[in-house]
Amino acid sequence: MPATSSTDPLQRERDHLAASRAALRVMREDVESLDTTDVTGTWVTAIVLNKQIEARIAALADLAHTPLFFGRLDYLHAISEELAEGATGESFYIGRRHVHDAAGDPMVIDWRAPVSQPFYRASRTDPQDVERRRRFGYTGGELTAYEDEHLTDPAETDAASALLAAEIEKPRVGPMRDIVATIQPEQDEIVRADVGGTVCVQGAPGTGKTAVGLHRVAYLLYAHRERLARTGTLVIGPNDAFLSYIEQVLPALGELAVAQSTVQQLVAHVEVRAEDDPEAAGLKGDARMAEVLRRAVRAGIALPTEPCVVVRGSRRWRVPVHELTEIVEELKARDIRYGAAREALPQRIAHAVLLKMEQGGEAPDDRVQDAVARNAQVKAVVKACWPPVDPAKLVHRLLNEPEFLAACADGVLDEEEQRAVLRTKPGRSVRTAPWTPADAVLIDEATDLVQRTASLGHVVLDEAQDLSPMQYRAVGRRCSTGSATVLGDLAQGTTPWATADWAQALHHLGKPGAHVEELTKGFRVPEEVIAYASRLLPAIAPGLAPATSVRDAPGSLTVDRVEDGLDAAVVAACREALAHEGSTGLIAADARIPALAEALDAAGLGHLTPGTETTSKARLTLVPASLAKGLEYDYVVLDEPAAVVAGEPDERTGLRRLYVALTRAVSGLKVLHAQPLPEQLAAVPAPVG
Ligand SMILES: Nc1ncnc2c1ncn2[C@@H]1O[C@H](COP(=O)(O)OP(=O)(O)OP(=O)(O)O)[C@@H](O)[C@H]1O
Repeated sequence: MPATSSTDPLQRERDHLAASRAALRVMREDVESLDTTDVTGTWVTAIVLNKQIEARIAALADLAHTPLFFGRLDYLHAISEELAEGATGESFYIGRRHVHDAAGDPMVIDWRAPVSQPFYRASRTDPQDVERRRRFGYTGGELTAYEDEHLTDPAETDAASALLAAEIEKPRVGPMRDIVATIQPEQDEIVRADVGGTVCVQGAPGTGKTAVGLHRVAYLLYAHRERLARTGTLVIGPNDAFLSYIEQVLPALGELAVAQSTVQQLVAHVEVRAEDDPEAAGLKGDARMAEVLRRAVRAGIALPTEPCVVVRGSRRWRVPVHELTEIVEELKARDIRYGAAREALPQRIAHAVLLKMEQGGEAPDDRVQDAVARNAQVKAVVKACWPPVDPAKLVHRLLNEPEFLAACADGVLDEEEQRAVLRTKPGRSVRTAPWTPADAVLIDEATDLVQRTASLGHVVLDEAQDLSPMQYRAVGRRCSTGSATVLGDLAQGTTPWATADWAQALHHLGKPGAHVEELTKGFRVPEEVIAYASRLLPAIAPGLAPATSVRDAPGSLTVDRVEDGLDAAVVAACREALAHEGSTGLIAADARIPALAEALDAAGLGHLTPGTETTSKARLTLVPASLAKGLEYDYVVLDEPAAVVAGEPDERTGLRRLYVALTRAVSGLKVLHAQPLPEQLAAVPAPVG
């Protein structure tokens, strides 16, 4: 660490910050000045190299609002170099990324390095050899404060960290931020869990599931960079608005190569242009459909009825029906993909021909076998016995032809269920068929039955509770040889097929042994608000413990009955909320959105839609309840809870939707209603004891 002349401890830290920023600038300039014109190799290599350089330059950006380091650890004993990115000594600055000086000596250590871990986990009861933990406070990019904990000093007692509280309270404008400076011990356990295992996190609203999932990918990329760069990583979220809300977290942590997608985008084999009714959607998402599809894919397999005769030169070679049957039966019994078996079949027949050639005194080699496999007679047998399968056509047929569905679903779906799955208006072509989201998942399953889906190294699945079993399977095949982080909250499930217990979900995902962790400490929602929302828990998720909140903000909840002029009251509440710093979300039943948009417009209050970034100028978002999941606002105005509940097909789903809407606020929630509140919300639970 560079020497500094000041004796003022704060100034010394500032000097180190200035020196680190200068060093980062030099690192960036070094990369920028790399000349690739001399690099021999193809133009492809040059393009790849330039891309890598560009990514590295972007990763080395010095972002004014994300301080280079946020903590410092002073150990009692020197740490070995391998644990500290080559640094030696007892004292280390912890930051978002590694920074070294011109001599290559580290000035800031990456938060993911082993030496940084005690910053998140060390405590008075388990100091992990840390003598002092220092947290830094910044104002507008300037280092302005620090806070120390002397973990081995018996005279010092635990005090709540003001810097930590300030960081959590910071008004939210713009996209989601990273939490590297303040990851909590129980969160860190998940972030740093071994890459080999799948972790499932059940967590109440605002407990940091999304944050933890994103930091976990960043951690895994650090710890297993090469392997995961090769296999790839993916974050799955519920919709585009959510994905754009979280998209800047990983780049801010220097990770630019993580793909993001919704489940629907993953399975976009056809153009979706229709919706199923809930019953059909539920059945199509049921895991039993996997068996129906397995049978459908294999329905075309037929045993041979004629021998295969191959003519080569002046000789004819004949594979009799019983031998062909044996080959087909053997392939049927093997646990390989339909397409792989289809590729193996001509080779097997050719092999049988070759054996006959050898018996006939010839000495054919591998090239002969390949040529025989391509012979027209052999191809004809393959076509008849193991016809090609087009997954979309197959599913189209299944949904259109009652007899075909009946044959494939025999003993799996009863007659009524089959009727529900069938299209009401059959007969259109694959291209123009009224495909639904659930159909696309069926096609994905069929595609995988024909040809194995490539697996990524790690997949983070957020808001998992809304997935159907067939959707879990679709995600599962994308991490079949990798691992997953599954994040969700059973109380926030708003699909008819929402997950009822995690063991089932993990079974469908293909990770039955995965660990389930629970997070209950809430960072977003103030105590009063979470307590109010938790009144719904007995009705929507009886087994779940209510979340606690790390933040007590008296006065953060108001519930007002409006006798007359709800829209005007809502507009006034938005105006009032906007008088505070930070973002405001007006959440309402989807059906109420047009009327409220009009009221806001008439009042001259500009408003955004979810997924559009809030800025210091545009801070009001009008949020349909169906899109509120995963999002958060400093202030929330919630319009007419009864309408939010009524917007869903059944009461439990409606109350769950309301629970989501009630748990989006960081600083204040104002509920306005003209209709009576749902009784579960109005009821004040009897005092305990
Ligand atoms: N350790 C932490 N330090 C500071 N802020 C945190 C911490 N953990 C979570 N937060 C903040 O709390 C808020 C909620 O986090 P997040 O969105 O990850 O929760 P969630 O469990 O996914 O919520 P939901 O179930 O509602 O989607 C975010 O603003 C996040 O940055």
